[in-house]
Amino acid sequence: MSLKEISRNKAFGGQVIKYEHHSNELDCDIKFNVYLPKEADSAPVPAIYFLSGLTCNEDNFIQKSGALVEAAKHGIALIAPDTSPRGVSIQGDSDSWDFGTGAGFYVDATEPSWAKHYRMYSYVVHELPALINKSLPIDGSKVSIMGHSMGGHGALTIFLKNSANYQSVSAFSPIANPINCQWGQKAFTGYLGKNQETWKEYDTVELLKKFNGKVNALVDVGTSDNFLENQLNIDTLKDTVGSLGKSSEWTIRYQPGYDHSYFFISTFIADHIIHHAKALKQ
Ligand SMILES: N[C@@H](CCC(=O)N[C@@H](CS)C(=O)NCC(=O)O)C(=O)O
Repeated sequence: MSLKEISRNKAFGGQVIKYEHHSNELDCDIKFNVYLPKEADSAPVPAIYFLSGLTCNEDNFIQKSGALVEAAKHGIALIAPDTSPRGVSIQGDSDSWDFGTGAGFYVDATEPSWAKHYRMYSYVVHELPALINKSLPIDGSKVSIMGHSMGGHGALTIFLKNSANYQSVSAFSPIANPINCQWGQKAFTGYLGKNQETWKEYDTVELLKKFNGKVNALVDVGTSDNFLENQLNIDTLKDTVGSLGKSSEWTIRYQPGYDHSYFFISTFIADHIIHHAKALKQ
């Protein structure tokens, strides 16, 4: 497993580098972007993984979120993976924008047509960090995770299932209770099958109910987000956090008038990077 450099651009004193590599988990070639701040020239730096939403690839966050300047201020690396396997040609993978290509949902599929390639959970949790930690100047003991929409779901569930691996978590407009919304039900039926018990392993609200550790989470969502009412279930997350007596561990903010776009993300990205920087610098 080795990294092939595709492009490199200087930004805010550091470097944005796009790499391609063969993934054993996804059984295909896949790309990711990394932002290395200038501090990485002399010593390993902490890192934040950002998981993107439906229809995105490794570029959306790096190009549109405004995160680079904030990461540069704090000397933190950013890692932006793709959102699904690419070029694997499974029947039905390009029929809709919310399933298949660009919509891996950060699960390990068990349904026969998808199980060979759609393993974004294991890719993000195991394979990619192992590759990055041995190849790049990243301090693998100082890592946090964040994401948007489908990627917010990915960040929260991955944190709750592997809290020893991450110092902190945050999300923009996460799909917080996918088993109870149309996006999640469609994806989980397709990737995991009809047994809804297996879906709960990838549902933030369900995982939270049995989570014993401490969370340090920041969640932002816009009140004018088209998906707030039917897909995101942020109220359910907030109610669950409250009923579990965990409100002190979660900052959940409804931002008036903001929508689901990267304009919203770029408005609040500085707060999220500061949230992670505090945890990573401890
Ligand atoms: N294609 C969908 C919207 C998909 C969408 O909003 N994707 C979000 C993530 S869930 C995104 O980040 N899109 C890419 C971008 O804005 O750069 C629609 O037309 O309703």
